[in-house]
Amino acid sequence: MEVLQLLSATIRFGKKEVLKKISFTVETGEILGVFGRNGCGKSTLLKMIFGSLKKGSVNISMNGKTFNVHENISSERIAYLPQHSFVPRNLKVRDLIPLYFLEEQKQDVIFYDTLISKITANKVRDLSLGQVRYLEVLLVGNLNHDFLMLDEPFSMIEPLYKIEIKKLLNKLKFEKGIIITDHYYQDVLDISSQNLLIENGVSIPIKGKEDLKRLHYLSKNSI
Ligand SMILES: Nc1ncnc2c1ncn2[C@@H]1O[C@H](COP(=O)(O)OP(=O)(O)OP(=O)(O)O)[C@@H](O)[C@H]1O
Repeated sequence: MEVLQLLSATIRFGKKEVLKKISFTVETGEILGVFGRNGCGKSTLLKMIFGSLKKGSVNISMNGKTFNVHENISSERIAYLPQHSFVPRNLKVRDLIPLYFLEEQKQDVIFYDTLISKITANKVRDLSLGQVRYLEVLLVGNLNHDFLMLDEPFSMIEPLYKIEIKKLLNKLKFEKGIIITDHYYQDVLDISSQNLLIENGVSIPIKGKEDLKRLHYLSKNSI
């Protein structure tokens, strides 16, 4: 079992202190849901942990040992699905897969996936948003990393593909610890094993929908 612990994260942009007191622990086999209103710093936090945002300060340990986020991309411990689509739109799906995986066995996992095998001859630009996002989660999720962070995997995705992405994440969590943020809160709550909400730069552990209402992320009247 691998354990990723975020001990602290702080960042400010100009006068605005976006993240002040943030912490969590996530293990392989777990899915952590991260909630919070627009602009509270969810994407910023994921980019800091991934190591692509060099500002601010982030303190992480992996299996109890200090982990340098600036070496994460080279050490390949934590994978990251950015908020916006990243696969080149002019390529055919079958030409894209070998760019991510050199080993044939790994390529086959993607090629023979039930939803992907039908669309390998298509160019990415001709796929639906749901197909593209599913493909991206499948690609990033099958890299060798022990942890996977996903920024808005459900946004704008048709319901059928949201179900498929949730099934995929439930499968991937047997080998990985997953951190997921999305305003489609019910989809996150459907699969998460623990959750937190970021408010005024502070992370607050929460249980579910009632806490999201209590902390004013959801309206009191939402069903
Ligand atoms: N590079 C930057 N320069 C200045 N301000 C930034 C930068 N990146 C983020 N911010 C600010 O930091 C705050 C947090 O942004 P972030 O994108 O992390 O929020 P978020 O919680 O992911 O929002 P959303 O739910 O809308 O995706 C926002 O006020 C944003 O404008």
